[in-house]
Amino acid sequence: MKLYNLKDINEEVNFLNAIKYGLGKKQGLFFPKYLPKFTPETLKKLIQMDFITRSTHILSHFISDEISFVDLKKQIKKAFSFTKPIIVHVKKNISCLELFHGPTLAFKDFGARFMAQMLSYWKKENSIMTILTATSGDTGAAVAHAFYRMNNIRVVILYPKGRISTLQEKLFCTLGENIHTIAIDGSFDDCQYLVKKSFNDKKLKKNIGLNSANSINISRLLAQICYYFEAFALIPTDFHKNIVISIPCGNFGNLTAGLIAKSLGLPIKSFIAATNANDTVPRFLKNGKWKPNKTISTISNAMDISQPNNWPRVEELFKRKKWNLKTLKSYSVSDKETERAIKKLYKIGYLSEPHAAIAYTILKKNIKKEDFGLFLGTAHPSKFQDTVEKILKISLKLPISLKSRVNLKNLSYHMKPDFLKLKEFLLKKI
Ligand SMILES: Cc1ncc(COP(=O)(O)O)c(C=O)c1O
Ligand SMILES: N[C@@H](CCOP(=O)(O)O)C(=O)O
Repeated sequence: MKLYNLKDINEEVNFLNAIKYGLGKKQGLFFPKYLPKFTPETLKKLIQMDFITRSTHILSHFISDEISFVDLKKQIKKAFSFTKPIIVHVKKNISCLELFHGPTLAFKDFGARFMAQMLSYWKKENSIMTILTATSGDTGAAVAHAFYRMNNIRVVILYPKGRISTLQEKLFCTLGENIHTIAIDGSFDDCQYLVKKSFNDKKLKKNIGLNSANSINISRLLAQICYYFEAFALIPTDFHKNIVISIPCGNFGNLTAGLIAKSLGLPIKSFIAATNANDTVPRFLKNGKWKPNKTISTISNAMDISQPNNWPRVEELFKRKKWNLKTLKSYSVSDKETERAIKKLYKIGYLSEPHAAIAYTILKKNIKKEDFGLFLGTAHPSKFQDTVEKILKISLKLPISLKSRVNLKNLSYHMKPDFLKLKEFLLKKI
C-alpha cells in the first residue's frame, strides 16, 4: 500500500512506514494513494461474512502487498477480540450503533488495538518505540490498554488537566509500568500541538523512536472502516439505500473512516457531522472560513477540540472522489440541548451519554421518513458517570473495567504546556 503526505506529495511511504512514522514531513498526514472500490457483487459477498473475516478482506485490499491474508487475519482476530458493534433500536426509524463494548468502553478500542497488533507484528525485538498521544478522554485509555506491557514500547499520554471525566482519567492513569501519563495545564488542542511539535524535533525522532497513536496514524482509521461495513451488514436489506449516519465529531477521525468506507462502495446515503460548541467545521462549511476559536469545555469533553486533525483528509477525499463538500451536513449542539436529548432518550428507554446524544439530536432534526437513521454510540454512559447521574438523577452501576480502577492511585505527572519540558521528560524517561 502506498500512501502520500498531504503536505508534500513527493513523500511516499508504505503502510509499515506510515504506521511506524505516524506523521510525515512538515507534520503532514498520510493518505492512501489508491482507494479500492468494491463491486456490488463483492459487497454482497462481504456482508455475508463474519466480522473478522470481512474486516480482513477489506483491510487486505489496502495492505495485502505487505502482509499475507492469513497473518492479517490473525492480527485482526487479536485486535477485535471483544464484543462486536451492535445496533440498538431507539425510536421509530432511529437506532444507535453501539461501538463501546470493548475493553476501555469506547470506539477507540478498534483502532488502538489494531495499531498495537500491527506494530507488534512488524516491530524488531530490540528497537525502542515511544508512542506519544494526546487525549481528550477516550483515546488515552484505548491506547494505554492496547500497548500495556508491550516489550520495548513506551507510551506517553498527554491530557488536559481537569477537563476529562474522573473515570476516563482513572482508566488510563492508574496503569503505570510502560504507560506514562501527563496532565497538561491547557486544552486538548494544546496537548495535540505538543505531540505534533515533537515530530518536528530531530533529536526526539532519532533518540526515542517517536510515533503517535492518535488518529493522525492512518492505521487507526483503517480499522474503523470495518465497523461501518458491520453496521451495513446488520441493517435489513430493505433499508440499504436509505442509511443516514450521524457521527459525534471531535478530531473527525470517525467521520473520515466512514467516508473512506463510502468511497470503497458502501452505499451510505449521507453522513452528518455533529459537534458540540467547538464548532470550527460547521462554521467552515457555512461560511468557508477556517477560524478555530479557543477550545471550550463542554459536557461532551472528548469532543472539546477546535482544530480537528483529520479535516485535511476529509477535504482530500472529497476532492479525490469529486464529491461536493456542500453535501456534508454539519451542525453544533449546545450543552443545554445535549442534556435535553439525554433526558428524552432516557424517557423512551435508552440510556445514553453526551457524545452520542449530540449525534442523536442532529439526526432527529435531519432524518426523513424513508431513512434508516443511525447515530454512533461512541462511549459507554458510565464513563461519564457524574454528568449522566446529575442530568438523569439516577445512580449508574459501573462495569467491572471501571469499578476495578476507581480506588487506584492516579500516577500522572503534571506539566505546563511547555515543549522543552516535555522534550526533557521524553529524553530522560526511557
Ligand atoms: C466518546 C467520543 N465521541 C466522539 C469522539 C469524536 O471522535 P473523532 O475524534 O473521531 O471525531 C471522541 C473522541 O475523539 C470520543 O471519545
Ligand atoms: N476524542 C479523542 C481525541 C483524540 O482523537 P484521536 O482520534 O485523534 O486520537 C480522545 O478521546 O482522546
